[in-house]
Amino acid sequence: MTQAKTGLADKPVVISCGEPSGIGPEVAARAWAMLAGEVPLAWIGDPRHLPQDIPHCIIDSPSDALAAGSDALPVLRHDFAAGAVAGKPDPANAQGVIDVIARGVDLVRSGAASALTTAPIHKKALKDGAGFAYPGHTEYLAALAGGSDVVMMLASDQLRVVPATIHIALDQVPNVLTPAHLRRVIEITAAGLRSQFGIKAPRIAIAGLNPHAGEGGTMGRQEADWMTALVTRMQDEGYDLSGPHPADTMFHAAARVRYDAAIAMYHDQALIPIKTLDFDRGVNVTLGLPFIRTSPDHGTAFDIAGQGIANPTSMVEALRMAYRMAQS
Ligand SMILES: NC(=O)c1ccc[n+]([C@@H]2O[C@H](COP(=O)([O-])OP(=O)(O)OC[C@H]3O[C@@H](n4cnc5c(N)ncnc54)[C@H](O)[C@@H]3O)[C@@H](O)[C@H]2O)c1
Ligand SMILES: N[C@H](C(=O)O)[C@H](O)COP(=O)(O)O
Repeated sequence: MTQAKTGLADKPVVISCGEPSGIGPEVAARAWAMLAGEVPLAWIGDPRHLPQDIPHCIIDSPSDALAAGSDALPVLRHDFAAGAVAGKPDPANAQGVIDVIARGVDLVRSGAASALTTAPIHKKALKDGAGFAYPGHTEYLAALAGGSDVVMMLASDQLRVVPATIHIALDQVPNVLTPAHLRRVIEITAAGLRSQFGIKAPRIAIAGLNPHAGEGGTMGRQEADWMTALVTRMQDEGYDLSGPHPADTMFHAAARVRYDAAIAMYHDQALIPIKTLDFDRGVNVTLGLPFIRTSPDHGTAFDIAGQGIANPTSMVEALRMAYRMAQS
């Protein structure tokens, strides 16, 4: 980590508001209420977008969050063009959502905040409203960090999983998935497990791309042509790797105890198992950035926004993980 290191543990985690018409503001507010005294935090956004029953106080800098006490949510005010209608993103607010993420990154990189936890964005709303050029936070944060190679990990007590390719169409996966790309994902994952999760000798399981990991080349060639050789080569270099495994049988309970993280080859191969096992407690963490970023594993949930029924647990876990990482 290259961010300013002094006293990170004393600094609050900043939360970017995400899409104001989704559940982001309400889960952040409920998480604050649940974490009072445990995780210092400040929310960046427009106070008009918060639930009306949440007391808040405007602060000028993250350091003021600590003095704000636990009676009101500390807010770093960021005025948006419009209020929010639950479930209906307003194109006029899209640029504000993007700017808040960038402001959060600036605060963390300057050392004013310890970590960034992002509330969910609606990617299409940002593209339509402000021409957002990135398919998600992960890619935007990598660009803000100067083009870092990054990896998306979703983590819970039951499973840590990494999609080797992220927000791309399925028919592009075989083009992007090269030996050099997969090697880099493995390297970043191993480094992140050591530095951010404190696992000294991480065990990583690699999924195949094709059914039955290619069944000896009869159901796809990537495993036989280069994936097995890459795994062997990196084992010889000292990485504790296994695979390529058939993806359909590597996520059951007895298989999961054999590794600290699984690397899957595409988005849904990775995210279906963890969101099925642990949707409420899953945390999205970006590895490879020069600062700490976590996020809940859910999206904007327009279908339930504004009803007060969104479960804040994943946001709570994301804030806890961010703060724990900053302390260590
Ligand atoms: N970190 C992020 O910014 C992030 C993460 C995932 C999805 N997204 C985006 O969110 C948008 C909607 O995605 P989606 O519909 O696929 O997924 P979603 O997670 O928003 O919703 C899927 C289902 O789960 C429910 N759900 C989600 N979170 C919940 C919670 N906290 N409590 C109770 N129920 C909850 C929703 O009501 C919905 O039925 C898309 O634009 C997607 O790209 C953003
Ligand atoms: N792929 C993530 C998921 O489905 O949970 C989600 O889109 C978040 O991605 P970013 O953190 O890059 O926005």
